[in-house]
Amino acid sequence: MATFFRKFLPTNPSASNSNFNADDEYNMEYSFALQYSGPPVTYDIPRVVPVDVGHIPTAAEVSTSSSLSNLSLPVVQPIVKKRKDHLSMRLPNERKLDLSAAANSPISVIDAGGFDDGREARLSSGQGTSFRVVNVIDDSGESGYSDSYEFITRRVLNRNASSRSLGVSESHGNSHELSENMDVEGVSDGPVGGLSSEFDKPGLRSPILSSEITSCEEEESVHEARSPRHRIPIVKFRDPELSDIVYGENDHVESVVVQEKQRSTRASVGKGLCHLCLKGNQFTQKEACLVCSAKYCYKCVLRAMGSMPEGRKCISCIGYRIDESKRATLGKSSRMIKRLHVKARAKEIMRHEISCKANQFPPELIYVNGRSLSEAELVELLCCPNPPRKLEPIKYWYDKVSGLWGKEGKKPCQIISAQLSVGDQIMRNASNGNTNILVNNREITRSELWMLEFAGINCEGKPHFWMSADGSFQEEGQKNVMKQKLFKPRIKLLCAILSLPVPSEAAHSGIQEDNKITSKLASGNLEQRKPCKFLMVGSEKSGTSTLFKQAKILYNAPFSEEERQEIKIIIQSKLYSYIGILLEDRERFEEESLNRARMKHADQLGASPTDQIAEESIYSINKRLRAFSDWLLQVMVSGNLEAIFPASTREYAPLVEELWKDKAIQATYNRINELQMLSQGVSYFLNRAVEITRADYEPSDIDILHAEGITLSNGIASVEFSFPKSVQDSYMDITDHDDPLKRYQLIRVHTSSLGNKCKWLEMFEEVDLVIYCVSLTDYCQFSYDTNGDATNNMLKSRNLFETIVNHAISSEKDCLLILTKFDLLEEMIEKVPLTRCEWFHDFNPVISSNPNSNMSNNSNASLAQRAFHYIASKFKGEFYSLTGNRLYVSQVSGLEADSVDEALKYAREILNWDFEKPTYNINEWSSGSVEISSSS
Ligand SMILES: Nc1nc2c(ncn2[C@@H]2O[C@H](COP(=O)(O)OP(=O)(O)OP(=O)(O)O)[C@@H](O)[C@H]2O)c(=O)[nH]1
Ligand SMILES: [Mg+2]
Repeated sequence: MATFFRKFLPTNPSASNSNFNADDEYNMEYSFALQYSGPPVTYDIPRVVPVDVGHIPTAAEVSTSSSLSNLSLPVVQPIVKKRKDHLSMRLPNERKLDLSAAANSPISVIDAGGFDDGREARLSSGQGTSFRVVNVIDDSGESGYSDSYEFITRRVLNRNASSRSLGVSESHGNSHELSENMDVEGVSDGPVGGLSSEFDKPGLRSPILSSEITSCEEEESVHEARSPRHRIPIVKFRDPELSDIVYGENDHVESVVVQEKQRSTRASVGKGLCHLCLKGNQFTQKEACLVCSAKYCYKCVLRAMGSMPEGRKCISCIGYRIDESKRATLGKSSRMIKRLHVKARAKEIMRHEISCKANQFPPELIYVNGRSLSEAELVELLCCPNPPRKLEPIKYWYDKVSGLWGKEGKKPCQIISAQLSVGDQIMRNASNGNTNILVNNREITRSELWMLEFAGINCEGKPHFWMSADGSFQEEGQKNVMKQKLFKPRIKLLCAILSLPVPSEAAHSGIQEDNKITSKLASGNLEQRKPCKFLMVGSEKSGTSTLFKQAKILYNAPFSEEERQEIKIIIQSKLYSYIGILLEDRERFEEESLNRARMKHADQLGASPTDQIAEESIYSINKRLRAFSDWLLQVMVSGNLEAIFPASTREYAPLVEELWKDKAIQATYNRINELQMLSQGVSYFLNRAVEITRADYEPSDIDILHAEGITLSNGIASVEFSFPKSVQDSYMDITDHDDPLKRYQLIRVHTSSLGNKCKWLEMFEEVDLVIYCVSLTDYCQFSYDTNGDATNNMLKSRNLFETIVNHAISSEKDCLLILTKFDLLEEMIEKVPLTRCEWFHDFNPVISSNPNSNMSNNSNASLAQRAFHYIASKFKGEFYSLTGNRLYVSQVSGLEADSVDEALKYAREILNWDFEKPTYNINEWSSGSVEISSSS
């Protein structure tokens, strides 16, 4: 066909040009026109109304005196390899104008000022540039064509001069000349019929509505829809009425414009399609504009966003404020940006995205102590040595004396530089405290009160304090200054857990804190250093401390010497507890067994049970061991173990080892499910009793893992870490929003520290994710109350789970259920059925004999796997009925590092989904990630 059409072409001088490339010839696109000579048509052919030149608005010249840096001027973009051998103007009523005569003029930028009825024309140069002129076609009749064209041309040429004088970039070098290969297309909102081969297919009709403000993306889409292979990059227009809006001058108008852009963006392009090429689906990766949310595929993003001087914004959105729901993603590079640019460039773009003026909040939207900030105050705030992290357009309070800073109605979140002249005086109720204790005239919150009490500052009698920037305290009217109270490690730990800021010792000792902070700021790390918090809770022996210690080992947060010593004492003392529990239960079992034997004997002989007494059972021990056993049980019952521990216990170690190996104790240990307070792992230490009780024993990491607890108090423990990037992570491109140093804090709280009905949970309101641990072996273990009544441990665990889920701090938070001790479940389930727990009465795994059946995959799963899924679904159902939300579940064998690593990385993923949710809450994950919209 191409060869055939080529015969009809006028001789093309450019073809003889030495620059003419043979390939170009084959890439030429052709259009031809035929005079219609068929029978009369039954429908109305749209008429072209003549243009009234006097009423065509003229484009306003951009004033060179205005602040040009704030203007987003339309920029010409190139088209890819496109040639036209004649200049024509296609019109709605099937006419075509030859415009070749007037095509020798250079243009670079035109302004569509005043055209608002949606008509447009496209001018494209065969040299690789196209232009669009809005509303050049008059729809009153045929007579207006040449007038219109003259008008366009005149305007184009005039405009070009002024645009150039403004220094508008001739963005694509050689392409700003309008050669004789220029093409002018008219696009109408009516049906476009006729002569052009490109337009006479059904469905290729322009849908532009005359009253809409058309964004460049929308218009591009329309053009693309009309002729997908004929896509022309277009001149980007900015509405002339808005071209004077400089950032910050007219917020209302700007927000209207942004809303309009977003609306038109949404309306014009199908879901999942790229806004430029209109290709793709909801699964293709796209990058979204921070202003109008238009999304672009990998191929189009650079053309749509250009050099990204303000980060990820369409060129036409540069200078506009970002959509506030996307603020959380500012500076967080996407996979697409990383694929498109080298690392340094991607970082630079992200830096611009965070720091450019257009993307900041305007000062008047930020309130401090009840008053909005002036520009000067905002500058002072941002440029102080220790500025607030992540300012938002909300109300803050600021204690100028101490530098404490927080959101209005909330506890302090940071200590910024003191004595800044920003905002009014602080108000008593600034942080909504209800303790009657004032610090620098602010009534402090309960968490602050806990912290002060923990630090040993006497708060009896509701005193009022002064606190200075170096952290020293002074009670009003008292001379005594309390220094360094807040610098103890345990206070720092508590503050970290309560999310309270602590004054730095450097500030106290006058070290060059400023320099340190400035350098942190320079590296852009200040905000990112705030860790994400995981709160880990679980019922007794649920494996929380094992997970915690495994995390410390995994993520290189070594145990301090102090911690190792505490764990050594735990291991050594527990050794005696274990043997004590075994001895107690041995006695019980011996008694039961002897009674049974007596009854049996009596039944057989028909005599009274007391006639003949059975002397021994499998649970009986020899005399020597019995004497030791009696003494040890006596010491333990009297609570004197500490008195003989550790020194004198060492000499008994061989006896402990002997006892452990005795058949009676082994028989007792075999009934471990019936032994309260004894975990399966005790054999690990009892086998090595002599070694462990030696004075020079140093627990290895594995010993630490097997040990029960972390600290002697078994209360609250916290560890901060980063996930090291693994090879698999790099392969799957899993990152912490581009920050491998992102910090996480794992806080482990023992149930006994949570108080009645978990009331102390409120101390952890700022955690990001709740991790609830349940031991999978709980289903066959029981606890006994003082009356001897047994409760299944799984039911106990479920009750605690319900209490925690119903607690206020859990609302709005994701929850990850970690089912621990999977390795033990595998052993246990072979011996004791899952239905031992009444909650699991309907566990009835179906075993398929047909390997090809749908169940085959499932039936390949081990019994333990199926039990795990069943238990998980039970908890999920419970969670859903309580919250209406989804519970995430992970399976763990706490002694296996990989398994814990996986579970904690899963927790990280859940948080990441959460961060991305607000930005793309319409069923999507994130910009730069795969869309998962379910609608098609
Ligand atoms: N085999 C095996 N043992 C585990 C696992 N998780 C924990 N344990 C052992 O079970 C015992 C109790 O686990 P902990 O981690 O101390 O449980 P906890 O939640 O801290 O319970 P409390 O002692 O009540 O605080 C320890 O001896 C651990 O070594 C596991 O996944 N597999
Ligand atoms: Mg423990």
